[in-house]
Amino acid sequence: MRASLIQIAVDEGESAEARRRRAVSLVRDQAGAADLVVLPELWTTGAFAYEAFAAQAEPLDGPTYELMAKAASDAGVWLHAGSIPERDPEGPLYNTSLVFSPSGDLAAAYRKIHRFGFDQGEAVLMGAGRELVTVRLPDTTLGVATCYDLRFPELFRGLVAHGAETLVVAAGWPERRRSHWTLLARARAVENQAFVLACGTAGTHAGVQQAGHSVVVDPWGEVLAEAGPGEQVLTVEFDPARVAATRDQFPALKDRVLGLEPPTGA
Ligand SMILES: NC(=O)CCC(=O)C(=O)O
Repeated sequence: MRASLIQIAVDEGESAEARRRRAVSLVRDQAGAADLVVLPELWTTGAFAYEAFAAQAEPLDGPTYELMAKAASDAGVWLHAGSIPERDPEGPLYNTSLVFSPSGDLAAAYRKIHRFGFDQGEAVLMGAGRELVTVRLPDTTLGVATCYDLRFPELFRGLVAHGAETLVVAAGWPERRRSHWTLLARARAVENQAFVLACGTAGTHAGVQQAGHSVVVDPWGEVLAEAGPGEQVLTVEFDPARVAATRDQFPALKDRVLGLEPPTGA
């Protein structure tokens, strides 16, 4: 199976509309080169461009959905189209990832569960998702997560409990915490004996330099491919059967102990 991670640059000098057009052409270029294409988190606005969230929010089936559905079917690829600031007509905004099948049908929508910013930014401007999302592809099952989610291992364990073998993380991770990004991507791969496809953004927006360095990690925790800091399409070939083989040969996941007793005190 071949996956292409589109580490698009999100810079203030470019409008969301211009970036959408560029993303369409980058996805179409993957026809015949990849089975699965991944875009990053909030690439129309930038993950840290808080003031743009409301202004650029769109309904689930808004302009990004329409263009990405068509791009997926034009290219004939499974497309994780990254996330959009979703305007729910009956609720708050959500940071929502869209996954399309090669025929351009929506296969899944994932509302980011862990919002970043503590008491500011995304944490107050967006609502929190509550549902785990997996997507069955012909050769693997994707588990979907977004950026700050990467810090919460229980979410990934939940995805694995529901059959995930390839964990896809769309992100807008900042350069200043790049060491955490690579470390956490490898940790999630090792502890879950799964592939991790972590796609970030390049460029600088809202004064926050993005880390780039999208990375693909195998179920043994080895880095199969890593991007540099700038805009780049990172294409990697991987064998989804390695997940079952690793889990058979080193069956640590089977040794999980759930429902431990609380401490009884001093
Ligand atoms: N957009 C995000 O979720 C940023 C996460 C981040 O910067 C971090 O976890 O560190």
